[in-house]
Amino acid sequence: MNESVAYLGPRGTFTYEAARSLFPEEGYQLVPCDSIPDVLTAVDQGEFLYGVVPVENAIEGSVTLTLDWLVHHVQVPITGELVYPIAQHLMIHPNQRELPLTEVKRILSHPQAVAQCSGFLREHLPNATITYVDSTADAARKVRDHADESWVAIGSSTAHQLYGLEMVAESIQDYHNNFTRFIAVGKSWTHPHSSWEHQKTSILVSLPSDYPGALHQVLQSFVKEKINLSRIESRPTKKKLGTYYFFIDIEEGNHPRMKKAIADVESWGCQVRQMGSYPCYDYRKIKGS
Ligand SMILES: O=C(O)C(=O)C[C@]1(C(=O)O)C=C[C@@H](O)C=C1
Repeated sequence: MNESVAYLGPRGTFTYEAARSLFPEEGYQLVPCDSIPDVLTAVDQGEFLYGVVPVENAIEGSVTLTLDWLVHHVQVPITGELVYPIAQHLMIHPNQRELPLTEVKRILSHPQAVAQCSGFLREHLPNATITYVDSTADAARKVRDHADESWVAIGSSTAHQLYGLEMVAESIQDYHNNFTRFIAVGKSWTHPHSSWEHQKTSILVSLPSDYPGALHQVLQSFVKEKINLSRIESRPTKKKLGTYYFFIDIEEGNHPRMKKAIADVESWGCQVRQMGSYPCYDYRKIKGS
């Protein structure tokens, strides 16, 4: 049997597109899950070899559900990254194609997608109520299943085709260059593509206590080894107000200088969890490979 890959479904989500690029359907069995926690839990429990989830968007920032679930609920290494272009489209049931935008009653989509289009929605659909659902394709499917409702969905062109909807407006996100970073997770280490652009390492750091310069000391450990960090994101520890974990992305693989820098961070009393060292793929180069 083909190796199985769980993704945030149903078919037609942006995560489905990213998963298809990373794990071509000829060699892998792609299985939709209802939510990001479902994908991560299923991989953690060994039901699937790999999982694909969104982690960060260029307009809206972190997908906090993914970060928090990785920190608090599962122990699954990150094994790959793909940055994928995102065009959000507004679509409606064909029975409602004549409906003026001002008469649309409900907009359905994923919170990330709604946030990426907030300016457009404010301007063109000021009278509609927003209903958040688990994914953009879930929104498209619900619009398909409610032919008599004056609802619209925001989602991908794949969802538009799969669910037989009518296109109302294309690329409605508020900024050009909309990209989402997706990660592959899994406990095994084989890779569907042989060529990648560069490697990254993600770590999670918790400070021993809050004192002036604590975070500065952590960063200094990487400066000393001339290691470039590409992202720092703080998330609440959920144990006490004002205490945080720091997600740090490092633009290098796990080589001796990296090990030295991490050992230095630990010597300050910080706890470091290595989330993974992994290849970063370019969607233009792996498409159809
Ligand atoms: O709902 C989808 O289509 C998804 O794949 C989720 C998701 C996200 O959570 O960021 C992925 C990419 C887009 O940024 C919007 C939504």
